[in-house]
Amino acid sequence: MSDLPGIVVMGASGRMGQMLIREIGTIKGARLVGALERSGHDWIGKDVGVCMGGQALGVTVSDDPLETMAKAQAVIDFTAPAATVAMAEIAAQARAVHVIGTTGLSDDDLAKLALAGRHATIVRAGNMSLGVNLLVQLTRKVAEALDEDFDIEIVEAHHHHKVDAPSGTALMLGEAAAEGRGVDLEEVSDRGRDGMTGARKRGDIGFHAVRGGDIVGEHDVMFAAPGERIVLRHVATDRAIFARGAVKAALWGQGKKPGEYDMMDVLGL
Ligand SMILES: NC(=O)C1=CN([C@@H]2O[C@H](COP(=O)(O)OP(=O)(O)OC[C@H]3O[C@@H](n4cnc5c(N)ncnc54)[C@H](OP(=O)(O)O)[C@@H]3O)[C@@H](O)[C@H]2O)C=CC1
Ligand SMILES: O=C(O)C1=N[C@H](C(=O)O)C[C@H](O)C1
Repeated sequence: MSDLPGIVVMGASGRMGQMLIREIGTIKGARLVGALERSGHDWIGKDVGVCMGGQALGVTVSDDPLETMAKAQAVIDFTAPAATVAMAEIAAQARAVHVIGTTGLSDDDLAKLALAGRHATIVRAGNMSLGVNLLVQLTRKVAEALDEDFDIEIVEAHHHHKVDAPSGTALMLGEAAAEGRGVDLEEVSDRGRDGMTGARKRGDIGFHAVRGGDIVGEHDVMFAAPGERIVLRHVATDRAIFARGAVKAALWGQGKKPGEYDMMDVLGL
């Protein structure tokens, strides 16, 4: 029996689920001990490595989170809001670190996660990459330095399967810009203009979502003033950056007090 923290991957057949399983196999200090999918999924009862078209990994895909979590120290969850909220309670019971990459969470979902965070160690971020978390810090700094002569617009682009907009990353960037300016994002957010919108309101933060093809994830934060423009940009070309960040978070969370943490905590930014 190994002492390495055992990690369960939820949503094992998904784009991120498969990437996580591959990455865990390459990271020293982590081992895959479980793979979850929803009941009725084709992969249930089969070896996850074989389902992914490779060698057997000795991990059978299960639809029983309680049983699977009993042998785990962490669960990495890039699924859907309802599944993530349900897992929060199970992870708390299992005293396992719950790493959440799922986006599109409602205020109600977030309130439920906050409750779970009283008893469980949760690490949640709309983007687990080092580059984006640095971009968030830069955005806060630039917004702090500039006044409202600079209009802030956030433009994100993702693949055509993505179901939520604006992206979790765009919202993180918007929050950082609002914090830098000392305003409440809810009061200044202007999402996806269409039709006779009237002139742009000074101080607003605009959000725009592009969806197409296989774009992994691109984010621009534009500060546009009369006569000049600053654009901060992150381009993801490989989902492995998110998976590596999530595994890092699962390992970092071992032994941490219950509470809600994010990638800034993990990366020490
Ligand atoms: N924070 C970050 O760094 C990143 C976040 N994301 C976010 O991660 C999420 C997933 O993205 P992606 O992998 O592209 O999406 P996919 O649709 O490819 O994968 C989601 C997976 O979760 C599964 N799932 C849904 N409900 C359950 C459940 N109750 N139990 C077990 N599995 C379940 C789905 O199964 P089924 O197909 O049967 O529904 C599917 O396999 C999104 O919210 C996305 O925005 C993505 C990349 C980076
Ligand atoms: O759905 C995706 O693919 C991604 N989702 C995250 C988001 O909503 O920001 C992170 C990344 O951009 C990929």
